[in-house]
Amino acid sequence: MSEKFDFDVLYIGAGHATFDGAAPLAETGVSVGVIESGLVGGTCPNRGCNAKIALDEPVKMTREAQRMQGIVKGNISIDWPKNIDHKQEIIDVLPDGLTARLENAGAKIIKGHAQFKDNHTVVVDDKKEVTAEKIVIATGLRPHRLDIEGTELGHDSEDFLNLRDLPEKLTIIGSGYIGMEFATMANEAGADVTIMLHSNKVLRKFYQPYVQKVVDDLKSRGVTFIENADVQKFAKNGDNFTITYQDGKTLETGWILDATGRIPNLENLGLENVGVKYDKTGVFVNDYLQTNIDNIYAAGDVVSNDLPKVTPAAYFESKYLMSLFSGQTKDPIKYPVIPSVVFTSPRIAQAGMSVDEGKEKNYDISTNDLANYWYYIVDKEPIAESKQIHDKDGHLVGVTEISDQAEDAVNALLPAIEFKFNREQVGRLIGIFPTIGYAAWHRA
Ligand SMILES: Cc1cc2nc3c(=O)[nH]c(=O)nc-3n(C[C@H](O)[C@H](O)[C@H](O)COP(=O)(O)OP(=O)(O)OC[C@H]3O[C@@H](n4cnc5c(N)ncnc54)[C@H](O)[C@@H]3O)c2cc1C
Ligand SMILES: NC(=O)c1ccc[n+]([C@@H]2O[C@H](COP(=O)([O-])OP(=O)(O)OC[C@H]3O[C@@H](n4cnc5c(N)ncnc54)[C@H](O)[C@@H]3O)[C@@H](O)[C@H]2O)c1
Repeated sequence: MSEKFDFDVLYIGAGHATFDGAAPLAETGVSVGVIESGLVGGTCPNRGCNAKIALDEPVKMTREAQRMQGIVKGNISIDWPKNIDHKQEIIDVLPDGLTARLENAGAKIIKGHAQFKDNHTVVVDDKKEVTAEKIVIATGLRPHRLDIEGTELGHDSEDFLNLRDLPEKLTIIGSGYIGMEFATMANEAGADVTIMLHSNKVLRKFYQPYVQKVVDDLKSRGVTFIENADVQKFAKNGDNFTITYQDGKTLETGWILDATGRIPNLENLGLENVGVKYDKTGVFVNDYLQTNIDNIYAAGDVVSNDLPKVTPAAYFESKYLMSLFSGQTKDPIKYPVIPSVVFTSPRIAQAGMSVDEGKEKNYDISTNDLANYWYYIVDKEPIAESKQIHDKDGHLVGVTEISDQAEDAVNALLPAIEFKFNREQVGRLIGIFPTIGYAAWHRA
C-alpha cells in the first residue's frame, strides 16, 4: 500500500482492459482506483459485443428457422423494437454488476473525466486531484467520423444499437466488422440496406473467398454494395438524406451509419503534460505494456499494436498487468493466439496463421466441405467450409471457418493451435458427441 500516493495503481477507463485485472489486483491487497467518465464496463457490455450479440441472436434464429421451413411451421420474423427492448433489459444491469465486482474487491471507482497533470497526478473533471504510483491508460476507442460536409447527419454504432424505429432505407458507410454485422441485422429485420465501400474490399482481415460468400449471400437477400464509393457529402432532404458520392452521383436514404473505423480516446487526456508517446494508432508501449514514461502503462484498444481490437485482447492485457503489478510475473507479455470472428450470418471465424500466410510458407492447407458434413446437414447449412493449416511437422497452426457456428468450432481448436499439438495429441482428446466442438476437433 503506497503511503506517498492515493493509490498504488490508478486506471483511466473502466472497460475490459481495466476491470478484468483491476478487481483481482485489488483482491491481492494492492490499492486500486478506477476513473471512468461514462458507464462502468466501457464499450463491450454497453455499446459493443454484449449489446450487439443480444440483437443478433433473433437474427441468427430467424435464419435457422428459414432453413428449417417445412419442418418448422409458420413464418418467423423479427419485431425490431421488441428486440431493442430485450437488448436493453439484458445490458442495463451490467454496469452495476461490474461496479459491484470492482468495489467488492476493494477498488475505488471515481466518476469523471481524467487528465494527467504530471506523471503521478491525474485531475478529474478539472477539480479533484488523484495521485498514484502507477497509472494505466485504458481509454479505448471511439467511432471515427467522416470529415465531409454534413457528417453530423450520420450516426455511429451506438446510435444503431439504440435505434427502435428501423428506417425503410438504411445506408452504411464502411464494410468492416460493424458495417457487415449491422447490415446483416438490419437486412434480416426488413430494412433496405446499402453498403458503400471505400475500395472494393470487404472485411479485409478475413479470408477473402469466405468474405465473398457472405457478400454474395447478402446480395441475394437484397443488400446493395457500392464499391469505390468515395463518399463526399450528406445533406438533409425532407425526412430523408442525400448522399453524394463518386463523381456527383447521389443516393437517397432514410438513415446513415458511419462505420468507417474507430480511433483512440487520447484527446484532453493531458498526455502533453507527461510526454507519453502516441500517434493516431494509439499509445506506444514496450513488451511490459509500459509507455516511454516508467510508471505509466497502457492496455486494451488504446494501445498501438497489430492485434485485433477485440475484447479477448483487452482481457489478456488486463490480466497480464494484474500479474505484473502484484509481482506474480516479471516476464514480458506473451500473447496467446487471439481468435476473431465477424458475427455475420453465416459467421467467419479465424485463429492463428491465415490461409494466405500458410500458402506463402508452403504449409499443408486442408479444406473441409462442411455443408456436406452430417452435423451441418442436420442444420441445413448451405454455406459451411473450413480451412486448416498444418506446419511441416504436422502441428495445427491456423484455422478459418465460415458457418453459422464458426465461432464455436474455432474456439474448440484453440488449445491445439496455442499448445502446438501434433496429430497424436489431437487424437488423444475426445469430445462430447454430437457437438460442433467434436466435429471441429475430429477434423483437426
Ligand atoms: C459495435 C461494437 C461491437 C463489438 N463487438 C465485439 C465482439 O463481438 N467481440 C469482441 O471481442 N469485441 C467486440 N468489440 C470490441 C470491444 O468492444 C473492445 O475491443 C473492448 O471493449 C475494448 O476494451 P477497452 O477496455 O480497451 O476499451 P473500452 O471498453 O472502450 O473502455 C474505455 C473506457 O474509458 C473511458 N474513458 C475514455 N477516456 C476517459 C477519460 N479521459 N477519463 C475517464 N474515462 C475515460 C470510456 O468512457 C470507456 O468506458 C466491439 C466494438 C464495437 C464498437
Ligand atoms: N466481432 C467483433 O469482434 C467486432 C465487431 C464490431 C467491432 N469490432 C471492433 O471495432 C472496431 C471498429 O469496427 P469498424 O467496423 O468501425 O472498423 P473496421 O476497421 O473493421 O472497418 C472500417 C471500414 O471503414 C472503411 N472506411 C474507412 N474510411 C472510409 C471512407 N472514407 N469511406 C468509406 N469507407 C471507409 C474501411 O475500408 C473499412 O471497411 C474493429 O476494428 C473491431 O476491432 C469487433
